Amino acid sequence: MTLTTTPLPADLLALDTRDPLAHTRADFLLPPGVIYLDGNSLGPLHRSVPARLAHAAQHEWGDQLIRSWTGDADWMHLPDRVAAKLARLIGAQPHEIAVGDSTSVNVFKALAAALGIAPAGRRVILTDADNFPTDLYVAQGLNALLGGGYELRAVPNTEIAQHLTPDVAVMLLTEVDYRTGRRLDLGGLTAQAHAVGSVTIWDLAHSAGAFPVDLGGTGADFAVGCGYKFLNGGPGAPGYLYVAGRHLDSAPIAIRGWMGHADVFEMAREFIPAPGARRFVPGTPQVLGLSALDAALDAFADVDMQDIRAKSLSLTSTFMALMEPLLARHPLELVTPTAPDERGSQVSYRHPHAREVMGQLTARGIIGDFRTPDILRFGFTPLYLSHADVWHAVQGITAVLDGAALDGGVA
Ligand SMILES: Cc1ncc(COP(=O)(O)O)c(C=O)c1O
Ligand SMILES: Nc1c(O)cccc1C(=O)C[C@H](N)C(=O)O
Repeated sequence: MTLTTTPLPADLLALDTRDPLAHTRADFLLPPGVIYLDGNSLGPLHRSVPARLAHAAQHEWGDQLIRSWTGDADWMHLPDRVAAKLARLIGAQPHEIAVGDSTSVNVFKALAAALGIAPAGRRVILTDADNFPTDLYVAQGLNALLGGGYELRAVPNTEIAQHLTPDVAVMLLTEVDYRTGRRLDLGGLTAQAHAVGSVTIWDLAHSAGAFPVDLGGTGADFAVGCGYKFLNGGPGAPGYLYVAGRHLDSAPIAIRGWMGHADVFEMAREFIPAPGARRFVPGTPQVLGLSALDAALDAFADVDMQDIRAKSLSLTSTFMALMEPLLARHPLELVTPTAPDERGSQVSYRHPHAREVMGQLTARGIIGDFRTPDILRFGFTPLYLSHADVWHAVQGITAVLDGAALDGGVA
């Protein structure tokens, strides 16, 4: 990547100098010459992960073989240990979290459970028309499986509140929109949903690890999320399902498996659920993926999530301010809300040649995302990004947008 020679403004240097999270950058193995603005899609490699994976493969698997399920490695309880680390980040109790499976599978488990405890006779699943595709597809598929008797009411995310009517069985929302970065009011919408008797499911894919989440305090019923984005668990890292403690005994378990049984090796014919949300982990835990996630979560051990949020807002507002002059001379449109409460940890713009722009940025080592149809998406992760990174990224974006190739028009 070509770094600009324009000096870093003193105010940005000052922000980095007094950054309480500056030390955590050294914990991530980022390649030189890269400004990584895509940790909201795949978090980078945490320093502790390679050794942990090597230990899990060579010692726990290679040497200890099957003994690791119950021996020192205690693979059997690895999902529970990861749940304990995750709990603080999302305002949950460890026993309310089932770690394992993809987020998509967890959406299925959550929706089946939520429909099972919703008031009888309700037939509406309320969601965001622009929700991440997997959430929409799972709802469509589960509805088909249940005989098609539900209406999937998909409305703009700015109109959720007015569609929360007493026929809504379940409200299925993603807190932060993956395209625009708009953050919904999790607490407020949960309260409104409860006021009309609806059950809530929150997809925290772009929330957990990016800012504090308080599932317990807001009274949310169910939640799901990814392990490989802001939690840095690595490609294909296990996701998780949150079930509020008050629902554990009544929420139906759609995928019952032997690993969710109270006594796994009893091999009983009857399913007796394990205590806590562990009952929602149906099959054999994904040990290698869980090991990486377990190690990566230590990045948050000594970090105050309020510091993460404060720095995230500082990084995103700095980025928006530095980008502002470009909006006057390029067909760029900011689609992320400027109000701090209404955005997550990403900033997105529409541009008619967004795909080509992101291709050129990536070639310069400024890695963000293109999302259909015309979105340039930049994710900001406070654990390893600085205001200097933001400055250099905007210099690179300026060079690409002002460059002849795009000015000439890209098909
Ligand atoms: C909001 C949201 N939900 C779910 C997913 C997908 O989860 P998975 O592919 O792990 O099932 C993603 C991203 O891939 C996402 O952004
Ligand atoms: N999960 C992904 C994958 O397996 C490959 C490429 C990208 C992803 C993503 O995470 C996409 C992401 N959910 C998004 O917000 O766009």
